[in-house]
Order: sequence, then structure tokens, then C-alpha cells
Amino acid sequence: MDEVNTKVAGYESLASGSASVPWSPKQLGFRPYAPVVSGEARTQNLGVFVKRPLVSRLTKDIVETYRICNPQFNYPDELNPKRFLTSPSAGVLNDGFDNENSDFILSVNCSLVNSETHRRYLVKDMLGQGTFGQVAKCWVAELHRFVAVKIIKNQPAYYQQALVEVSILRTLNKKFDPEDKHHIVRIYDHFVYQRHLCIAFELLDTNLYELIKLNHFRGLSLSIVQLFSKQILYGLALMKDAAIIHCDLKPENILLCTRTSVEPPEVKIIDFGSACMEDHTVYSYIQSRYYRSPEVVLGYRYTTAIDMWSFGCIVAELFLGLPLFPGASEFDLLKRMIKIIGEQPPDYVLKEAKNTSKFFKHVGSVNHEDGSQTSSSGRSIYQALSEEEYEGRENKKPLIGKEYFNHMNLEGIVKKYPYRKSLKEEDLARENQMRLSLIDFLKGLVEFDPAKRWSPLQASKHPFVTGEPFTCPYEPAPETPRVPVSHNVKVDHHPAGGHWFAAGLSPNVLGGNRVAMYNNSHFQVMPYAHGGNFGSLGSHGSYNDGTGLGSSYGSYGDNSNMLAYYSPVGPSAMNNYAQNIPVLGTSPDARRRIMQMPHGNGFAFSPAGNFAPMSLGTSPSQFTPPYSQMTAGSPGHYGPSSPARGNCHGSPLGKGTVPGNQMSRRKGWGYSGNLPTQESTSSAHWQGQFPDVNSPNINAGNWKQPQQRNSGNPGPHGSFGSGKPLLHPKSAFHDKSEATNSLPDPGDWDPNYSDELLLQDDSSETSNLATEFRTSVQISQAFAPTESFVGGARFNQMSNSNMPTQRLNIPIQAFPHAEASPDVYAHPMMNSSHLTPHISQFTPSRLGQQPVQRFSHGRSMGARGGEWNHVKVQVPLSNFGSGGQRSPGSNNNAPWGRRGNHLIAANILPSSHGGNEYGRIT
Ligand SMILES: Nc1ncnc2c1ncn2[C@@H]1O[C@H](COP(=O)(O)OP(=O)(O)OP(=O)(O)O)[C@@H](O)[C@H]1O
Repeated sequence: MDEVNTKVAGYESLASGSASVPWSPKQLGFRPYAPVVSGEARTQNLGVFVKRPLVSRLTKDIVETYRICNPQFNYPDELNPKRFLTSPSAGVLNDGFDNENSDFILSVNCSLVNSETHRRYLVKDMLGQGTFGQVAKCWVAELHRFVAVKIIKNQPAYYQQALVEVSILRTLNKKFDPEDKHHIVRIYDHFVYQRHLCIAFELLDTNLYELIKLNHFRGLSLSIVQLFSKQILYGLALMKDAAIIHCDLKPENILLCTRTSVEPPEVKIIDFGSACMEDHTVYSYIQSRYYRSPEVVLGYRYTTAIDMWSFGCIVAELFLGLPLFPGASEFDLLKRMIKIIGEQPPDYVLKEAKNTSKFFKHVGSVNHEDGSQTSSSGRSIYQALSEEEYEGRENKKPLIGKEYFNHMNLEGIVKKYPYRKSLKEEDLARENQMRLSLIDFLKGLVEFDPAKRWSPLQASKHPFVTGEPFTCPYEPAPETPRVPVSHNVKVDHHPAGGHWFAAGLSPNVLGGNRVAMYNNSHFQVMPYAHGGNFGSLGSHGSYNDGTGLGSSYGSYGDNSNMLAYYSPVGPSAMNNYAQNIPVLGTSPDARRRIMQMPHGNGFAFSPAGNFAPMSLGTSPSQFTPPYSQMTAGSPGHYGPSSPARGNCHGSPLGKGTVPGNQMSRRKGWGYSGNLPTQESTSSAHWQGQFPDVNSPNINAGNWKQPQQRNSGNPGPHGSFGSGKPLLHPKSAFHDKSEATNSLPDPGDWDPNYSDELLLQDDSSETSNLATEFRTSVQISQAFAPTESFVGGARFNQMSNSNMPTQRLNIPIQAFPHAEASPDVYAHPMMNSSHLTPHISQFTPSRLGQQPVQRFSHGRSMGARGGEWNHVKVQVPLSNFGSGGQRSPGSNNNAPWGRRGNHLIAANILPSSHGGNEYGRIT
């Protein structure tokens, strides 16, 4: 401390007692505190005022405060103790650069450097953590700008999949949306630093889940729902046109923009780490459960329509403040869908879907004349299993979550959602109109039949989006058939580019690097004459589409004429390609990759960088490196946006699944081919038709509203437990524990939660500060006035006097003004016992995870390790000279874990982009 003090100019003179430069406070030294606008205050654009706590405000800029008091005061940043942002911060891997989770250990003011452009990214803060690694807020001095940098875990599978994200985003940004008009996050740069792939994105703000949470799980005003819906549809339309399926659309992956003068607010879609090309859908275990489409649950072929389902769920959640289908399990999810929508998946889907027998029983008769199965009554020949039947078939009780919506259908849920108290009569009529419009809108989105589900373009013309008066059910005009996807998307590819090239993607913008990679001595060309040994080669008939392209993990083409590129050093690990065939054909989504090896001999590729013997049908998730607990020191500050959400959907790369129940990745996709005809318009076509937000004549006449909605869907044909109690007689205990488990405290995943907690424990000022904090959150008010047709926010602003000082009470002030009674609307926030702690409340469960799994993504070391261990990673070949573990603490036998003497960044990895791309952020 002494040493530190004497180094501080200004302080030095004080400490020494020297009178040479006597210090005295200057008059100008004191001036009104003007906090730097950043972080939580950014949301002011939306009228969301979240003041920084007093303690923070008094101390955050203390050096500056001292400097104002005494201009001679000089405190160099280097004197600051290292402040780690990554936890654990002990460097045990990668020569001490990485922690035990293969995360690069970040500290404030450490730099990430693009060795090619020498651009430095000065780490300032942690923005979030996800499956792939960490996202840090970084300062780029030369551009005088903050960006978000995603630092991918130092593991090959993560690395490779992250390259897919790079490639997809670059394709979307550059080829489809060069002018940044489609609400998709911009990617600026990517490079490797200390063996970590770093991806620089534009800096965005809070995600929509956080926004809803800030609003205490009350829904947002219809004007905002409408506005965000329109913007998200812009993005979805772009993706459909690019034939890209996001595969993980959820409120957490839609972020507010940070622009200071944006009016109205803007959102953007992020996280393309799960995305894939529409004609190369390989993985069956995709989408976060609440937002998972029925076709994915059922194991039916899927298209961009699954994103529209997720979109429908998001729109409903924005309005309700709670997920529409918060299924605790897939059984529960389907049950909720059927109950709320009042239908069930169409027979043609059930007939073909792989998992139908898991959820439905066959009750129809077989028409022997034409061989088809039809019900004589014209009703469905499938009936949903009851809970008991499911248990009988699966030998386990289905997890059933809490009922939030009081057994209402979609219409009832929306219609009976509480109104704000102060809604005037004229506004009430308008609100009702909007609600009817919303109901109709949602019906077209959460439509069981993927063929009938509206496309982004169709949905964008719905009156709910366009703002036109809703008079009758909307019937979209049919879309113009588009040219096949593969002709629509131009992709860069290179035979040595590995599986992301095979996926029709190119993360590498500079061709030189690709060549360098191809020719690089670190890659070995391995004659590969026995494709059948690696049974995935060309075996996946579902998307060979006549071109001889293969399917699974980086493998495609002619079994007998293939070279496999093996890189002992490259994070790309294993690249293979088929000679003389177009390199298109593999899903980029390694996380959901299901190995399809119907005629293999038990060997497959390991993304760990080697050929590894694996059992048939092994999911790539099963050779994902052990995914250890995400033990961020302060997850409350920068933990996953909502670990719970990330938990239940099964990303094989660690997008945690609940051990024991969600690890059931579907294997053997086995879909025989015949992808449905994908319709698409050309970019010019749909862009021209897309409604202009600012146009007063938004698509007038472009949509029609026939008097009768022709849904073509008969009523529900089956029901879960029809005529029987929903719960198994023995399930009372189970249900209770399930409810408890699935209703964790939102604080467990709320990054701001610990702030409030901190305030509570903070001496005598606690209640004042807490009150200040709470009363400064004024979301509802903020969202009200911008659009005229909806009126104000749905909720009154909470009054100070009513604000409790106890943290646990805060969120449950949600409906003090609600007019509906709890018995009418079983909303968790309306429960009269709202003053009890969250954990016993109907606190919204994100994806049904237990709190403890939140930050571990539901994967314990043991569980992951068990999966990992069965994959024997081959000993690296000759030029992998730096064998052995990278560090004493490492037990990673994969070459990835070794540092070696290779210049990965320079030789192997795709280079960062040129200046023109980056120029966008200047
Ligand atoms: N451009 C950005 N600006 C600001 N914050 C961001 C940005 N991108 C990501 N984040 C933050 O980082 C978190 C993790 O990002 P992202 O979802 O891309 O990572 P991931 O590892 O793919 O996560 P997941 O586990 O959901 O797949 C986000 O929830 C968000 O809070």
C-alpha cells in the first residue's frame, strides 16, 4: 500500500508532508456529479430508469472525483489490483491463460489482440456468459468505440461451432443485409488470441427476458410488443431468405440496441451459434424447450418455420410477461401446446415423425384399400398419451410444470390478461381490439402444422404488425415459390475448410488464409479409403439431395474417395472433404450434431481433433469436452442472461440439460429425405414488400381479411389424460417437488439481483437506497407513450409508498393494480401470498431448471465427463510435436489442449476482416 501511495502523484506530496505544493481544495473541485452514462443507465432510451445505487455512484468514478478536487492528483491504472472478470480465475490450462473450464481468464483492462490487424480490444467489463464462453465489453481505442467480444472456450468443438456462427452472421450481414436494416447483430471482427477464438460484435444492451424481468414479469405494452414483433420479423424474413434457421430464438437472444437517440427502441437478434442452413438440418435436439416447435419435439423434419413458432412464443411472452408454453418436459410442453391451442399436430406430421409413439397412441383404423391409415370418423387417428400412458411407455414419470394460465386456451389467456387500472374507456376498446388482433396473430404463428404456419413475410402483413384495424381473421396471401435454397445462397467454400465449409459456410473472408490452411504443414492429408469405417460419410440420406453430399459431422461425399484433413494444431481439428464434389452438405451445428452411421463400423470423427472410435449414433454432444460448472464469481452480475433458459434445451456443447431428464438427445434422426419444398422469395422480392415501419400506408391492401378463418383444423382430437386427472395419483409428491424445482427464484439468474441483495445488507441506508433503486425502475411508463393506437402502458407505475424495502417482495408488486382476480387468471404475480419469498411463489420458471443448475448449465463435471470419457481420442500424428498436456493441471488429451509451437492465429484461423467491415462501427 505504501508503495502504491508513494507512486501516486499528488498523494506523494501529501504523504511526505512537503509544503512545496500545498494541496488545498479548489472551488472548482466540486461540481454536480454527472455520472457516466453506461451500463444499466443505457436503457434510458426506452425510458427505463435504473439508477445506479448511491454507493456505486459515489465510488465508481472516485479517481476522477479526486482529480477534480486536486488536478495534480494522478493515479495510474496500473496501480489497480488486477480485477478478474472470469471465475474461477486460477489459470490451470493453456499455460495459465485458461481456467479449469477452458475459459480465457479475463481481467479489467487486459487486452485481446488481433495479431493480424494489431487491433487491441481492451476488456472493460463482462457482458454475459453462455455456452460458448464469455462476452466482454471491450474498448477499441483507435475507433473510440465499445464493442462486445465473445471469447470462445478453448475447446475444439466450441471453436468450430463458433466459426459457424461467424460464417452465418457474415453471410447474413454482408450478403443479405449490408445496410443493417434487418435487426440482426453485426459482426465486426474475429481472430484468435491465446488459442481462443474471439468474435467482435456491435455492442447491444439488455435482452428481452431481462427487460420483462425488469418489468417484474409483467407484460410489455401492446405498442412495444407490436414494435418488437415487426423488427424481429424483419430479421426472420432475412433469415428465411438466406435459408438459415436460427434454431434458438428466445427472448434472451433478442437484445435492445444501445443507440442513444433511438426512438422508438430497437432490438436485434443475436446468437447464431446454433443456426444451420435450411437444407442441411442435421440435429434433432434444438431450440430452447419453451420455444421448441412441435415438429422438433416430435422429431419431424424442420425448416425456418420452427423459428416462426419460437417467434410466436416470444410475442406471447412479451405480452404476458410469462412463457406461453413453460413445459417442464417435452411431454409437458406438448400437453400445454395442445391445451392452449386447442388442436394437436396434424396426422401427416404424426405419421412421419420419429417420436410420435413417445407422445401419441394410434387410435385410428387402417384403410386397407389404399393402404393409408385414416380414421373413419375423419378425426385424427392419433391420440395424445395420458401421463400414465406415457409413464408406462417410457418407464418414467413425465415432468409436469405448474399451471400458470388456469387451463385457459390462447384466446382466454390473452383476453383475460389483466388490464391496467387507469385504462380509459376509449383506450379499453382499442386495447380489446389489439388483443383480438394479437390472438389472431398468435394463432398463425403457434400453428401446429408447419406448412400452414405463417412465414415472416405473411406475418409481417398481419394487422397486429401493420397497425391496421383488425376486423376479421387474417388470411395471408400465398407466397411466391422461391428458387431452391442452395441456389439462393452463395457460399464460399474450400475443400480444406472443414465442416463449416461443408455446411455451406465460410468463416474465412480472406481466401489467402484458406489456402494457407490447406497447405499448412500442420494439416496432414490422410488418405481415407474406407469411408464406411466412419459411417457418417454420405450416409445421411435426408439431405444428400442428389448431390452426393453427406451429412454428419464434417463428413460428406463419396465414401471411397475422400481425403480427411487432420490438424493436430488447428483448432479446426479435423477437416475433411470429398474431392470433386460441391462442398455443401453438412449442418453447421456441431452442438446438435447427431451422428448418423447406419452402415458404419463404429467409428466416427471426433471434433476433438482426431478420429475417435465411437458408438453408432453418437451425438457430438457426447464427445464434447467435459463441461464444468460455470462458477462465475458473481453470476448475479454477469452470469448467463438466464441460465435457466439455457439449461433445458439440449445443446450438446453444454447448453446445459438437466441431468437425468434432458440428456435424452434424440439419436438416429433417420429422416429419409424429401424435405418439404421450401418457399422463398428473392431478396429483392420480399424486401420490397416488407412493411415500412414509418410508412403511413403500411401494406395497405397487401393482406386480406376474409370473413371466415379457414384454419382447416378440426378441433382437438386427442388430449393428454382425456377424461382422467392430469396427474398420476401418486404424483402429488412428484408434482410438488417438480413445482418447486421448476419454479426457482428469478434471482438465481438475474444479473441485477445481487445488486439489490447488496443494498439490503447495506447498513442503515438500506431501505432508502433500496427504495431509490426500485422507484427508479419505470419501465411501464416508458413504454406507453410512443405509439398512439395502443394507449399507455398496461400497468401503473408503482408508487413509492407501496414499495417494500425487502428485496423478495419487489417483483411481486407486479399486479397491485390488476383488475382481474387471481381466480380468474392464475397469474403467479397475482397470488395474494405475494409477500412470501420467491422460492415458494409462483415465480416464473424459465426452463424448469433447478437453481443449482443455473450456472452450471445443468451439467456437472461428472455427467459431462462421463460422456466425454468414452471417446478415446487418438494419439496425434507425426507433426504434432508438442505432445503431452499443456499444463500440469490439464487432463485433456486432445491436441487442442496443447499449446505446441504452432502459430494458430497466423496460419490456421480465418483472418479478421478488412477495414471496410470494421468501418461500420466507426
Ligand atoms: N452484442 C452483444 N452486446 C451485448 N451483450 C451481448 C452481446 N452478445 C452477447 N451478449 C451477452 O452475452 C450473453 C451470451 O451471449 P450469446 O448468447 O451469444 O452466447 P452463447 O454462448 O451462444 O449463449 P447460449 O448459451 O445462450 O447459446 C448474452 O445473453 C448477452 O447477455
